[in-house]
Amino acid sequence: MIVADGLAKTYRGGAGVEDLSFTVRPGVVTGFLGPNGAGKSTTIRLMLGLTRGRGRTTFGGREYAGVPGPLRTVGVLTDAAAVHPARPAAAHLRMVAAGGGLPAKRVREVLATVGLESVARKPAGRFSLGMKQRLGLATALLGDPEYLILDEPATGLDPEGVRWIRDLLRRLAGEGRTILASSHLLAEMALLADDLIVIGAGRLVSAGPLEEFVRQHAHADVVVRADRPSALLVALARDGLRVRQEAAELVVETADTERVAAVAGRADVVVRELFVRRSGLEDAFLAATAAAVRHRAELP
Ligand SMILES: Nc1ncnc2c1ncn2[C@@H]1O[C@H](COP(=O)(O)OP(=O)(O)OP(=O)(O)O)[C@@H](O)[C@H]1O
Repeated sequence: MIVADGLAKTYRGGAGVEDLSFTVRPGVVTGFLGPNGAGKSTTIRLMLGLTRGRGRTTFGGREYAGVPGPLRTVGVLTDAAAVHPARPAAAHLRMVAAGGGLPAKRVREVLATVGLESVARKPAGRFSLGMKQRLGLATALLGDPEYLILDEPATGLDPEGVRWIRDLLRRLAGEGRTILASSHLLAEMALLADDLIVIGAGRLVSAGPLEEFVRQHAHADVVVRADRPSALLVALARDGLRVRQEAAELVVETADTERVAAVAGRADVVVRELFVRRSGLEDAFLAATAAAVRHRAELP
């Protein structure tokens, strides 16, 4: 279990993160989601003690700075491109392994885990973005750590790469590890995460299972096509429903199809089509972070 408690940092100019507390449970992939500039990287740096600020983060009860053999406990991916461009992947991993007191055989194992064996001798500078991400992940996995903190692990990956990383993270979580992976892309998080921690403008917006987040923030409308839309619009509004016309369709702010059908029946309107339209994660995310974004926009 990772426990972050009261994380806070204010940069000159006012941006930063404010009183963030959350937990990350083992056995699932937890997505750390927020729009660009929300404070994800700042939070991750605070969690690892890489930047000064307030608050405390523990990994199984210990702060990162006090963990014995950090590589064996917490695997970190913060900047996948931060590898010397002339150094081959295997040499980079051997260097990190030696520095962390890890056996050289781990290099072969993690190269296999991320599928980079065939290019292990190629200089990292000639790697594609996707290959660099894989190398970053291999580095994070070297110490076979129980905890993984991954900042934007799917950035720059094509859909196949995102699927690959999803399968890898699922497998690692299935082994009982605790995984926090950040992203500013909703579609990506919808694929990767079981739990979701959402931040907006440096504040916690929500934390919990992804499905619960969608249920709470996404909403459902009844969409209806009828022979006399104007008459139906009036009848629905009289019944107390909020309704708007979009081209030939009426969009009614309710999930209650029976109520809409009953109103249409009483108004003698012939319904041609009637269905529930649910807004997905994208809308949920925008709705949930909108308040925080507004708050930021009001700052001097
Ligand atoms: N060193 C710094 N000095 C001043 N402001 C900073 C510094 N680092 C980050 N910020 C500001 O703090 C806020 C949070 O930045 P951070 O990089 O943590 O966000 P993020 O959620 O990781 O964004 P992204 O998705 O774009 O990577 C932003 O407004 C950013 O401009």
